Amino acid sequence: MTSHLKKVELHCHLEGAAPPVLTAAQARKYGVDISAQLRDGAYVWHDFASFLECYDKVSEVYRTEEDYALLTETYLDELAGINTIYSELIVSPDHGKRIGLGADAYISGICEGIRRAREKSGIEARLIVTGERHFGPESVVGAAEYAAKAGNPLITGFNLAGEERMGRVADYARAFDIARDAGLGLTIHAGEVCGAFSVADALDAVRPSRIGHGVRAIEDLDLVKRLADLGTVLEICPGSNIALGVFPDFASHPLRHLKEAGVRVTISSDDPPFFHTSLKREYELAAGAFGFGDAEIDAMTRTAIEAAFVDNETRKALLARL
Ligand SMILES: Nc1ncnc2[nH]cnc12
Ligand SMILES: [Zn+2]
Repeated sequence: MTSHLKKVELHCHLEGAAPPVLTAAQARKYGVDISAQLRDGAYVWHDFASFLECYDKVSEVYRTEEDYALLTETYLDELAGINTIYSELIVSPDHGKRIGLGADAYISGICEGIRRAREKSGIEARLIVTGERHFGPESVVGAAEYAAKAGNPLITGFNLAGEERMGRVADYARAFDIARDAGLGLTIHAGEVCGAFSVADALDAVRPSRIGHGVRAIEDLDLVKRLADLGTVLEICPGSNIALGVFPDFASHPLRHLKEAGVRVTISSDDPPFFHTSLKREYELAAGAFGFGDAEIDAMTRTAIEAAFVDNETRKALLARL
């Protein structure tokens, strides 16, 4: 049981956390036929590409500032209910633009959701703006420019998500230069769908302090040592990896191996209802499927706080709450 443990999440895509019941209600509200993506209370996809399509389609039923405030508040309330003290949400202004809401209103709705949730439970949250690889390098630069200029104290990081098989990391390096120059924390999806080369590319071209997933680094033990030596923090999402078939089962998942090799690891849920998981389940898996004790799980949560994209005063306050 991990219900007594304090929790932190560094890697969750906001639209990926949309509860199916809420998405169904939103689709009804806007008269959108979502039956190809949502059936019997579950999202429908069969591989990584169709997951991304499903994700983009589901995002289209969140259309107003209030829709985004409600989505954010709903997810953060769920996290607070399981003893979570800090959450970083991956948000995509491009999704706000694509439904005609615009990036500013999109972010403003999300910030209102954070405010409401924090008022109730004290949960702290920050936003990581992401570019989507499958929207192309120019749109990723646009996302970085938006994050850099937003001047919003809750936007503290930049990420690259989406179709990892599209292009190489170097094609997106300019976006990360913009984000780095603006003082944003850097993290990047790599080594999830693509192999170890993708993690090496990310280290070479981006020099991020964190990597989303990174689990396929296990295919190259020299690279695992490089990650350990650099102190790069991996945002590991075991339930997501199994659902997407990155590894056949938890017994083959490299979380424990990476940790024992000295890599700094943390656990997150990625897109919980899409992958039939939740942060609660990920902590339970850490204890059950991976056999970590409370002290080891607390150490991963501490690593997450140490690697969080927050100012030092907030970091100290979070560490004190652990
Ligand atoms: N697991 C994932 N990998 C890459 N892009 C994503 N966008 C949402 N979830 C994602
Ligand atoms: Zn992700």
